[in-house]
Amino acid sequence: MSVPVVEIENLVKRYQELVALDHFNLTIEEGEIFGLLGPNGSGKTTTINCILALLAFDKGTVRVFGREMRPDSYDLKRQIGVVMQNVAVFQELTVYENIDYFCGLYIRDKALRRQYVEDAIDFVGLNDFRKFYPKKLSGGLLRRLNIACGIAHKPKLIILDEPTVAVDPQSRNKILEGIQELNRNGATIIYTSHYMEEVEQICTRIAIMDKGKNLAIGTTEELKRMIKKSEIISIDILDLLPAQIAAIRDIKHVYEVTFEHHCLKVLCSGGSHNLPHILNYLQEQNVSFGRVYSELPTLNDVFLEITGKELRD
Ligand SMILES: Nc1ncnc2c1ncn2[C@@H]1O[C@H](COP(=O)(O)OP(=O)(O)OP(=O)(O)O)[C@@H](O)[C@H]1O
Repeated sequence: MSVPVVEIENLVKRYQELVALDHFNLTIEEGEIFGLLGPNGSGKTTTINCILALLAFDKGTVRVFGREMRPDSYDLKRQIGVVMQNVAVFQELTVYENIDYFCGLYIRDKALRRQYVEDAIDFVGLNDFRKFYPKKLSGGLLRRLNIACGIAHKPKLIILDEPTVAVDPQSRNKILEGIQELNRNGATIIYTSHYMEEVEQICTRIAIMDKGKNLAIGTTEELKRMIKKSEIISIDILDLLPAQIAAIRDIKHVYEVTFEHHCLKVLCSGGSHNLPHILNYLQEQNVSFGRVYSELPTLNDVFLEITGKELRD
Protein backbone atom coordinates (compact mmCIF):
# COMPACT_ATOMS: atom_id res chain seq x y z
CA MET A 1 0.00 0.00 0.00
CA SER A 2 1.28 3.47 -0.85
CA VAL A 3 2.22 5.93 1.90
CA PRO A 4 -0.47 8.58 2.54
CA VAL A 5 0.47 12.04 1.29
CA VAL A 6 -0.72 13.68 4.51
CA GLU A 7 -1.36 12.09 7.90
CA ILE A 8 -2.62 14.21 10.78
CA GLU A 9 -3.07 12.55 14.13
CA ASN A 10 -4.68 14.02 17.21
CA LEU A 11 -3.76 17.58 16.33
CA VAL A 12 -4.48 20.24 18.96
CA LYS A 13 -3.86 23.91 18.24
CA ARG A 14 -4.78 26.63 20.72
CA TYR A 15 -4.69 30.38 20.31
CA GLN A 16 -4.61 31.33 24.01
CA GLU A 17 -8.00 30.15 25.34
CA LEU A 18 -9.43 29.32 21.93
CA VAL A 19 -9.09 25.71 20.76
CA ALA A 20 -8.78 26.08 16.97
CA LEU A 21 -8.04 22.37 16.34
CA ASP A 22 -9.44 19.87 18.78
CA HIS A 23 -7.84 16.42 18.42
CA PHE A 24 -8.13 16.65 14.67
CA ASN A 25 -7.40 13.57 12.53
CA LEU A 26 -7.07 13.32 8.77
CA THR A 27 -5.41 11.07 6.19
CA ILE A 28 -5.11 12.09 2.55
CA GLU A 29 -4.06 9.54 -0.06
CA GLU A 30 -2.11 10.07 -3.24
CA GLY A 31 -4.21 11.21 -6.21
CA GLU A 32 -7.07 12.70 -4.23
CA ILE A 33 -8.70 16.08 -4.60
CA PHE A 34 -9.47 16.37 -0.95
CA GLY A 35 -11.97 18.99 0.21
CA LEU A 36 -11.85 20.58 3.63
CA LEU A 37 -15.31 22.06 4.02
CA GLY A 38 -16.38 24.17 6.96
CA PRO A 39 -17.81 27.56 7.88
CA ASN A 40 -15.64 30.59 8.61
CA GLY A 41 -13.54 30.03 11.68
CA SER A 42 -13.89 26.23 11.69
CA GLY A 43 -10.12 25.73 11.51
CA LYS A 44 -9.36 25.12 7.83
CA THR A 45 -6.53 27.65 7.50
CA THR A 46 -5.10 26.57 10.84
CA THR A 47 -5.03 22.98 9.55
CA ILE A 48 -3.19 24.08 6.39
CA ASN A 49 -0.68 26.12 8.37
CA CYS A 50 -0.01 23.14 10.64
CA ILE A 51 0.46 20.81 7.63
CA LEU A 52 3.04 23.28 6.29
CA ALA A 53 4.72 23.62 9.72
CA LEU A 54 4.14 27.37 9.53
CA LEU A 55 2.41 27.19 12.89
CA ALA A 56 3.59 25.45 16.03
CA PHE A 57 0.88 23.26 17.52
CA ASP A 58 0.22 22.03 21.04
CA LYS A 59 -0.21 18.32 20.49
CA GLY A 60 -0.31 15.66 17.77
CA THR A 61 1.71 14.78 14.68
CA VAL A 62 1.75 15.82 11.05
CA ARG A 63 3.44 13.61 8.44
CA VAL A 64 3.80 14.55 4.79
CA PHE A 65 4.91 11.92 2.26
CA GLY A 66 5.45 9.63 5.26
CA ARG A 67 7.87 11.96 7.07
CA GLU A 68 7.35 14.22 10.02
CA MET A 69 6.85 17.80 8.88
CA ARG A 70 9.10 20.36 10.58
CA PRO A 71 9.70 24.06 9.96
CA ASP A 72 13.04 23.19 8.32
CA SER A 73 11.77 20.26 6.19
CA TYR A 74 12.85 22.06 3.00
CA ASP A 75 13.04 18.90 0.92
CA LEU A 76 9.38 18.20 1.75
CA LYS A 77 8.32 21.82 1.24
CA ARG A 78 9.87 21.77 -2.24
CA GLN A 79 7.31 19.14 -3.22
CA ILE A 80 4.39 21.24 -1.99
CA GLY A 81 2.69 24.13 -3.78
CA VAL A 82 0.62 26.53 -1.72
CA VAL A 83 -2.01 29.00 -2.82
CA MET A 84 -3.07 30.98 0.21
CA GLN A 85 -6.32 32.84 0.73
CA ASN A 86 -4.72 36.27 0.52
CA VAL A 87 -3.05 37.10 -2.78
CA ALA A 88 0.68 37.32 -2.11
CA VAL A 89 2.54 38.65 -5.16
CA PHE A 90 5.10 41.42 -5.65
CA GLN A 91 3.54 44.66 -6.93
CA GLU A 92 6.82 45.80 -8.49
CA LEU A 93 7.20 42.63 -10.62
CA THR A 94 5.23 41.79 -13.76
CA VAL A 95 3.12 38.66 -14.12
CA TYR A 96 6.03 36.83 -15.77
CA GLU A 97 8.58 38.06 -13.21
CA ASN A 98 6.38 37.10 -10.28
CA ILE A 99 5.92 33.53 -11.50
CA ASP A 100 9.62 33.32 -12.37
CA TYR A 101 10.58 34.51 -8.88
CA PHE A 102 8.43 31.92 -7.06
CA CYS A 103 9.45 29.13 -9.43
CA GLY A 104 13.08 30.11 -8.93
CA LEU A 105 12.82 29.38 -5.21
CA TYR A 106 12.71 25.70 -6.14
CA ILE A 107 14.00 25.32 -9.70
CA ARG A 108 17.61 26.37 -10.21
CA ASP A 109 18.11 25.22 -13.82
CA LYS A 110 17.36 28.30 -15.96
CA ALA A 111 16.11 26.52 -19.11
CA LEU A 112 13.85 24.24 -17.11
CA ARG A 113 12.58 27.20 -15.12
CA ARG A 114 11.74 29.13 -18.31
CA GLN A 115 9.73 26.15 -19.52
CA TYR A 116 7.93 25.79 -16.17
CA VAL A 117 7.04 29.51 -16.09
CA GLU A 118 5.64 29.27 -19.64
CA ASP A 119 3.64 26.20 -18.65
CA ALA A 120 2.20 28.03 -15.62
CA ILE A 121 1.28 31.13 -17.66
CA ASP A 122 -0.43 28.91 -20.21
CA PHE A 123 -2.13 26.92 -17.53
CA VAL A 124 -3.84 29.91 -15.87
CA GLY A 125 -4.50 31.64 -19.19
CA LEU A 126 -2.44 34.78 -18.51
CA ASN A 127 -0.57 34.82 -21.81
CA ASP A 128 -1.96 38.21 -22.83
CA PHE A 129 -1.07 39.69 -19.45
CA ARG A 130 2.50 38.49 -18.99
CA LYS A 131 3.92 42.03 -18.98
CA PHE A 132 1.20 43.48 -16.74
CA TYR A 133 1.87 44.60 -13.18
CA PRO A 134 -0.49 43.13 -10.55
CA LYS A 135 -2.30 46.43 -9.93
CA LYS A 136 -3.54 46.38 -13.55
CA LEU A 137 -5.18 42.95 -13.13
CA SER A 138 -8.80 42.32 -12.15
CA GLY A 139 -9.51 40.34 -8.96
CA GLY A 140 -10.00 37.11 -10.90
CA LEU A 141 -6.80 37.50 -12.93
CA LEU A 142 -4.89 38.32 -9.75
CA ARG A 143 -6.13 35.07 -8.22
CA ARG A 144 -4.97 33.21 -11.31
CA LEU A 145 -1.54 34.81 -10.95
CA ASN A 146 -1.49 33.80 -7.29
CA ILE A 147 -2.22 30.21 -8.36
CA ALA A 148 0.46 30.26 -11.07
CA CYS A 149 3.04 31.40 -8.50
CA GLY A 150 2.05 28.53 -6.19
CA ILE A 151 2.14 25.72 -8.76
CA ALA A 152 4.82 26.71 -11.32
CA HIS A 153 7.45 24.40 -9.79
CA LYS A 154 5.18 21.37 -10.49
CA PRO A 155 4.71 20.19 -6.90
CA LYS A 156 3.32 16.75 -6.01
CA LEU A 157 1.02 18.16 -3.34
CA ILE A 158 -0.93 21.36 -3.96
CA ILE A 159 -2.80 23.13 -1.19
CA LEU A 160 -5.36 25.74 -2.15
CA ASP A 161 -6.98 27.75 0.62
CA GLU A 162 -10.26 29.24 -0.64
CA PRO A 163 -8.86 30.16 -4.08
CA THR A 164 -12.19 31.30 -5.51
CA VAL A 165 -13.32 33.78 -2.87
CA ALA A 166 -14.59 36.93 -4.61
CA VAL A 167 -13.73 35.88 -8.17
CA ASP A 168 -15.95 36.28 -11.23
CA PRO A 169 -17.66 33.14 -12.60
CA GLN A 170 -15.33 32.91 -15.62
CA SER A 171 -12.18 32.90 -13.49
CA ARG A 172 -13.87 30.60 -10.99
CA ASN A 173 -14.57 27.99 -13.66
CA LYS A 174 -11.07 28.37 -15.05
CA ILE A 175 -9.65 27.80 -11.56
CA LEU A 176 -11.82 24.74 -10.88
CA GLU A 177 -11.01 23.18 -14.27
CA GLY A 178 -7.34 23.94 -13.68
CA ILE A 179 -7.37 22.15 -10.34
CA GLN A 180 -8.85 19.06 -11.96
CA GLU A 181 -6.21 19.19 -14.68
CA LEU A 182 -3.39 19.46 -12.12
CA ASN A 183 -4.86 16.41 -10.44
CA ARG A 184 -5.07 14.48 -13.74
CA ASN A 185 -1.41 15.33 -14.27
CA GLY A 186 -0.56 13.58 -11.01
CA ALA A 187 -0.80 16.14 -8.20
CA THR A 188 -2.64 15.42 -4.96
CA ILE A 189 -4.81 18.40 -4.05
CA ILE A 190 -6.09 19.77 -0.75
CA TYR A 191 -8.81 22.29 -1.31
CA THR A 192 -10.48 24.34 1.41
CA SER A 193 -13.73 26.12 0.84
CA HIS A 194 -16.98 27.11 2.40
CA TYR A 195 -18.70 26.87 -1.00
CA MET A 196 -20.26 23.44 -0.90
CA GLU A 197 -21.14 23.42 -4.62
CA GLU A 198 -17.46 23.74 -5.57
CA VAL A 199 -16.37 21.04 -3.19
CA GLU A 200 -19.12 18.77 -4.46
CA GLN A 201 -18.11 19.49 -8.06
CA ILE A 202 -14.42 18.68 -7.88
CA CYS A 203 -13.49 16.78 -4.71
CA THR A 204 -13.00 13.03 -4.60
CA ARG A 205 -13.35 13.01 -0.80
CA ILE A 206 -14.50 15.60 1.69
CA ALA A 207 -14.04 16.26 5.38
CA ILE A 208 -16.71 18.37 7.01
CA MET A 209 -15.23 20.32 9.86
CA ASP A 210 -16.56 22.64 12.50
CA LYS A 211 -15.03 24.10 15.67
CA GLY A 212 -11.71 22.41 14.99
CA LYS A 213 -13.16 18.92 14.72
CA ASN A 214 -13.56 16.57 11.80
CA LEU A 215 -17.28 15.77 11.93
CA ALA A 216 -17.65 13.50 8.91
CA ILE A 217 -15.49 12.26 6.10
CA GLY A 218 -16.23 10.48 2.83
CA THR A 219 -17.16 10.90 -0.81
CA THR A 220 -20.12 13.16 -1.52
CA GLU A 221 -22.30 10.07 -1.90
CA GLU A 222 -21.07 8.55 1.37
CA LEU A 223 -21.70 11.79 3.25
CA LYS A 224 -25.21 12.04 1.87
CA ARG A 225 -25.95 8.47 2.89
CA MET A 226 -24.98 9.35 6.49
CA ILE A 227 -28.05 11.51 6.93
CA LYS A 228 -31.67 10.59 7.39
CA LYS A 229 -33.07 12.88 4.74
CA SER A 230 -32.15 11.61 1.30
CA GLU A 231 -34.82 12.84 -1.08
CA ILE A 232 -37.67 15.34 -1.14
CA ILE A 233 -40.33 14.47 -3.69
CA SER A 234 -42.88 17.15 -4.60
CA ILE A 235 -45.95 16.41 -6.73
CA ASP A 236 -48.65 18.86 -7.81
CA ILE A 237 -52.05 17.26 -7.17
CA LEU A 238 -55.51 18.85 -7.19
CA ASP A 239 -56.90 16.82 -4.31
CA LEU A 240 -55.97 13.95 -1.99
CA LEU A 241 -58.02 12.16 0.64
CA PRO A 242 -56.71 11.87 4.22
CA ALA A 243 -56.67 8.07 3.79
CA GLN A 244 -54.49 8.40 0.69
CA ILE A 245 -52.07 10.69 2.54
CA ALA A 246 -51.91 8.12 5.34
CA ALA A 247 -51.25 5.33 2.82
CA ILE A 248 -48.36 7.30 1.28
CA ARG A 249 -46.94 7.74 4.77
CA ASP A 250 -46.87 3.92 5.03
CA ILE A 251 -44.78 3.46 1.88
CA LYS A 252 -41.30 2.10 2.58
CA HIS A 253 -38.61 4.77 3.25
CA VAL A 254 -41.18 7.57 3.59
CA TYR A 255 -40.88 9.39 6.91
CA GLU A 256 -42.79 12.64 6.45
CA VAL A 257 -45.73 13.62 4.25
CA THR A 258 -47.44 16.98 3.89
CA PHE A 259 -50.19 18.09 1.51
CA GLU A 260 -50.61 21.86 1.27
CA HIS A 261 -51.64 24.26 -1.50
CA HIS A 262 -52.20 21.32 -3.90
CA CYS A 263 -48.64 20.12 -3.42
CA LEU A 264 -47.75 16.73 -1.99
CA LYS A 265 -44.34 16.80 -0.31
CA VAL A 266 -42.76 13.48 0.66
CA LEU A 267 -39.51 13.20 2.59
CA CYS A 268 -37.80 9.87 2.04
CA SER A 269 -34.72 8.20 3.43
CA GLY A 270 -32.47 5.62 1.71
CA GLY A 271 -33.56 3.60 -1.31
CA SER A 272 -33.41 4.58 -4.95
CA HIS A 273 -37.00 3.74 -5.93
CA ASN A 274 -38.91 6.21 -3.81
CA LEU A 275 -40.36 8.12 -6.72
CA PRO A 276 -41.75 5.08 -8.67
CA HIS A 277 -43.28 3.69 -5.44
CA ILE A 278 -45.19 6.92 -4.85
CA LEU A 279 -46.22 7.40 -8.49
CA ASN A 280 -47.40 3.77 -8.70
CA TYR A 281 -49.59 4.32 -5.68
CA LEU A 282 -51.13 7.48 -7.16
CA GLN A 283 -51.82 5.69 -10.45
CA GLU A 284 -53.45 2.77 -8.62
CA GLN A 285 -55.69 5.28 -6.90
CA ASN A 286 -56.50 7.05 -10.19
CA VAL A 287 -55.14 10.28 -8.78
CA SER A 288 -54.04 12.55 -11.61
CA PHE A 289 -50.99 14.68 -10.96
CA GLY A 290 -49.08 17.53 -12.61
CA ARG A 291 -45.50 18.57 -12.09
CA VAL A 292 -43.26 16.04 -10.32
CA TYR A 293 -39.84 16.90 -8.97
CA SER A 294 -37.29 15.29 -6.75
CA GLU A 295 -34.54 17.07 -4.82
CA LEU A 296 -31.57 15.11 -3.57
CA PRO A 297 -29.78 16.30 -0.42
CA THR A 298 -26.90 18.74 -0.66
CA LEU A 299 -23.76 18.89 1.43
CA ASN A 300 -25.48 21.72 3.26
CA ASP A 301 -28.17 19.23 4.36
CA VAL A 302 -25.42 16.93 5.62
CA PHE A 303 -23.84 19.82 7.51
CA LEU A 304 -27.23 20.93 8.85
CA GLU A 305 -28.10 17.49 10.15
CA ILE A 306 -24.70 16.93 11.75
CA THR A 307 -24.27 20.36 13.35
CA GLY A 308 -27.77 21.78 13.48
CA LYS A 309 -26.75 24.89 11.55
CA GLU A 310 -26.36 26.09 7.97
CA LEU A 311 -22.98 25.92 6.29
CA ARG A 312 -23.43 29.37 4.86
CA ASP A 313 -22.79 32.17 7.27
N1 LIG B 1 -3.57 34.18 14.91
C1 LIG B 1 -4.71 33.92 15.56
N2 LIG B 1 -4.88 34.33 16.83
C2 LIG B 1 -6.02 34.06 17.50
N3 LIG B 1 -7.06 33.35 17.00
C3 LIG B 1 -6.94 32.90 15.74
C4 LIG B 1 -5.76 33.17 14.95
N4 LIG B 1 -5.93 32.59 13.74
C5 LIG B 1 -7.15 32.00 13.75
N5 LIG B 1 -7.75 32.18 14.94
C6 LIG B 1 -9.08 31.66 15.34
O1 LIG B 1 -9.03 30.24 15.20
C7 LIG B 1 -10.27 29.72 14.68
C8 LIG B 1 -9.99 28.98 13.39
O2 LIG B 1 -9.58 29.92 12.41
P1 LIG B 1 -9.18 29.51 10.92
O3 LIG B 1 -8.69 30.75 10.25
O4 LIG B 1 -8.30 28.33 10.95
O5 LIG B 1 -10.61 29.09 10.34
P2 LIG B 1 -11.05 28.91 8.82
O6 LIG B 1 -11.96 27.72 8.81
O7 LIG B 1 -9.88 28.89 7.93
O8 LIG B 1 -11.91 30.21 8.56
P3 LIG B 1 -12.05 31.10 7.20
O9 LIG B 1 -12.98 30.33 6.30
O10 LIG B 1 -12.65 32.36 7.72
O11 LIG B 1 -10.68 31.28 6.65
C9 LIG B 1 -11.17 30.95 14.51
O12 LIG B 1 -11.98 31.05 15.65
C10 LIG B 1 -10.20 32.11 14.43
O13 LIG B 1 -10.80 33.30 14.91
